[in-house]
Amino acid sequence: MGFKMGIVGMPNVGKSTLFNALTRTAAAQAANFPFCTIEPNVGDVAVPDKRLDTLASIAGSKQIIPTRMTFVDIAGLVKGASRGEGLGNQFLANIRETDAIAHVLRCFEDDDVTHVDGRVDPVADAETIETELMLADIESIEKRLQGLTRKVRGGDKDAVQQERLLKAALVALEDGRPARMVDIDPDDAKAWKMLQLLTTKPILYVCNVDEGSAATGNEFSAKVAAMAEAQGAASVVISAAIEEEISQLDAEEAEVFLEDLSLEEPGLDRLIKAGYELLKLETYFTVGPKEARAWTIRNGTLAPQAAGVIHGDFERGFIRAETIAYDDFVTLKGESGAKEAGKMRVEGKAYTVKDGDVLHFLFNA
Ligand SMILES: Nc1ncnc2c1ncn2[C@@H]1O[C@H](COP(=O)(O)OP(=O)(O)OP(=O)(O)O)[C@@H](O)[C@H]1O
Ligand SMILES: [Mg+2]
Repeated sequence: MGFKMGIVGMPNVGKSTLFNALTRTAAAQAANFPFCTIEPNVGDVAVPDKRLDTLASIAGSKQIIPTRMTFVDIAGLVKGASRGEGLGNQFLANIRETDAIAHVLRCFEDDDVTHVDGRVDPVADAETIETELMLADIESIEKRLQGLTRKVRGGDKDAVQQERLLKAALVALEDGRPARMVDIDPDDAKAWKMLQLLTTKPILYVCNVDEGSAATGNEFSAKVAAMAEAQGAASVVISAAIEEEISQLDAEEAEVFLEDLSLEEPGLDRLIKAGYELLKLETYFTVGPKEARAWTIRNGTLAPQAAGVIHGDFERGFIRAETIAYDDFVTLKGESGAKEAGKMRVEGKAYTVKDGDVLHFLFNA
């Protein structure tokens, strides 16, 4: 399956710079002019997790394979995008396909880097983008409601449900509130998600600050943090320019560089972790002499579906999962130690996998 974050924001705020740092490539053209990016850039990023290294060293695994998350660098949005301004609707479709939004906000002053509105005001920028996303949702809802009328009249149950949910979203949007503010009954959750409304996607605000503010943030990022908190959204402070430099260094050089900047870890690691949290994702591990590997699931996933992330056959033929909690695996120095101490549990189909579980699946081929 794989989870996807869309990198969204005004033109020329540093989205592609961030994408390149994340993917350790120069795949996306990043340059000082608005609408530099047109076609979306897609890249897979390893999710940093120190636990995986610990497990691998205990088990003597030859290979370490982190779990991955996909980032999509999308064209800059401007006021009027929902009516086709700038690059218009075409890239709103790129956002529709993502699970969450990393909204990059310009929080640095630099007279040499153009701001499309000629000023640095991340909170106003955030509102501009949110408004465009809301307008785009309204337009798509109105179209969809029209398309549904015949089916609804015919009594089609799914259509009736969709219509009810679309109308609930429309009420909020026309009132100036994003669709994520609508309370949704758990029974409707799946259908609600299937609507793929832009303003139901969870948001992580990424404050792109100047190099000197990477460790501390600045007045702009403080305003964004306050806004995010009021919305119940998440925010991180990062300097895309620095991250791009770090991503080109080897591990040792990067360590020294981070220390110089009084940063504990690369901003990217914080960003990826924040994205992971935003999507309510968890990690379980498979560990053996050949490889130690991390796998991503949504929290609350049952053992068979967790197995299905590795292979569909594991889910279909699921028998049981031998389970060792991460802490037990580490304290008891591996599988045999955990087994002897009675810390290896045999779990069945109803088991909810926990973050950090070390799992071994048994299944009928
Ligand atoms: N933290 C920062 N400090 C100073 N300059 C920065 C910072 N982050 C990015 N820049 C510069 O801003 C310019 C625009 O960057 P970039 O191309 O990544 O923006 P973008 O959001 O992808 O733009 P577009 O929407 O046009 O594709 C580049 O010249 C880049 O070097
Ligand atoms: Mg770009």
